[in-house]
Amino acid sequence: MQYVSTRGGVPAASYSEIVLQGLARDGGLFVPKVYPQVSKETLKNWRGLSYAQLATAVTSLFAKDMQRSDIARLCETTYTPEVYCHGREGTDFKKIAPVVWLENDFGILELSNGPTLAFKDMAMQYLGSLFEFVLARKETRLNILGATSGDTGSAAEYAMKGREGIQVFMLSPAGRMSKFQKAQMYSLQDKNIFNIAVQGSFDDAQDIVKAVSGDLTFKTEHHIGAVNSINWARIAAQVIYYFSAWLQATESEDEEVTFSVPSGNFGDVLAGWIAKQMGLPVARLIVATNENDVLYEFFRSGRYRIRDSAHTFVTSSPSMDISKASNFERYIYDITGRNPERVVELWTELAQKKEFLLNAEEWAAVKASGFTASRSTHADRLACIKRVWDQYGFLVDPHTADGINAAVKERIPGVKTICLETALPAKFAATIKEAVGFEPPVPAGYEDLLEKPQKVLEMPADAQLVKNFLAEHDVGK
Ligand SMILES: Cc1ncc(COP(=O)(O)O)c(C=O)c1O
Ligand SMILES: N[C@@H](CCOP(=O)(O)O)C(=O)O
Repeated sequence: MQYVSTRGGVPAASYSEIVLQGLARDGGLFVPKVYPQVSKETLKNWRGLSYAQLATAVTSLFAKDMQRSDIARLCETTYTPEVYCHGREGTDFKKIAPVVWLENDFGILELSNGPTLAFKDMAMQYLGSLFEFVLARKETRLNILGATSGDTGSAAEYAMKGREGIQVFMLSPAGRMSKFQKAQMYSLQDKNIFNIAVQGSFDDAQDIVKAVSGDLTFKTEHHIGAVNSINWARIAAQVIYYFSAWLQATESEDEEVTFSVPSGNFGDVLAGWIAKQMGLPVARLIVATNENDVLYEFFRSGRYRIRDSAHTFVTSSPSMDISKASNFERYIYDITGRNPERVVELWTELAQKKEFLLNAEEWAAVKASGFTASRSTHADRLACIKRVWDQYGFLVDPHTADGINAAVKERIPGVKTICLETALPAKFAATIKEAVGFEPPVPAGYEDLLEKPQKVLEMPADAQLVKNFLAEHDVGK
């Protein structure tokens, strides 16, 4: 299996090569040259596999240059009930990512039982082991430069802390995350972890990551790698739980399932799209946004109109406060018939005019792709958290609430619908209290998190300043 860039400007590369590169050197994103296919027969054979076995089977389709036994070892040590045991009392942690049915045909896919209480742990714990494995084989090191709106940062830091040959430089938007999210990251005192709060939004931080990665001399000299979903390994690891959820939801290989996905950087729902491209029977993918509704607007109109940080609102589902969705480029690559010249044309237009409009043929392809979208406001979010608590005794976080809200509006009657849970309520105590009148339970081990000393450096959103800091702290030079 070879990988190509959405912008067509780099030679095809293998899984192990692109894992360390993150962003392609032409500024595009790596995608498989051809999506691997999973037949109905294979789906049938996958019934009854443990999560780790399923992860091995799916990852083996993407990582053709790795031995299956190595993949199996990484998956068996990553996807254990000991790692994914931080969720609600009574959860079946052995399933790793269980579907909890609130109604016969409506379920929540629990993805937030990992060490940082968000779905990012599902891929990031695996990535930690994978990086160490690949780095050891190549006898090299990695300076990870990442951007977070609240959850990728802590997931990456927990997965990479203390690992040989890896340093993490994580950019977070100053003042735009919950208290719990800040404390999770900034309380880490490990020598290989550097937290930088940039004065701007997540998009500003992500732009810096792309600008630094775009300086190819600097990238090579300092071995810059990525943990954001621009790194294909993240997406591939997220594809696994769509298969797992579908296997839990169905008894026949012909049954389709709808997924509703709280969305920001478009990585999570893109993984669902990839699963569908591979042959998973998916009826509909619902993109749930908050008040930062760039993706909602696109799926309603065909116009992709990004916004600057002054027009990116601080909301009560803060991890989705994103107005430039990186992974959207991978979806548009498919929509254009996998045409890199057209992707370059559209992204050049986007850089100049801050928007593009698809042509009629492309818009028809979007309409046929099975996506719909819905947006939620603060009031919708609060009402949804309260209703789900009152009706089912199940407490959801504000992002998952946006997903449920969207599912209610956009689901197909009679088709089983699963909403992806993207974080635990404990991370967003103030909003939960506003919705239901009490604070969410804090999982064991996190009771004193907010009291721990914090270490973070604040700086203007300036790529050169970040480069200077990274160069100064690159121990491997
Ligand atoms: C809690 C939570 N929900 C939803 C999202 C949106 O996911 P994606 O960026 O993959 O669209 C994020 C961030 O990515 C998140 O942290
Ligand atoms: N919501 C994310 C934003 C980054 O997303 P990623 O999937 O590209 O890493 C966060 O919590 O940081």
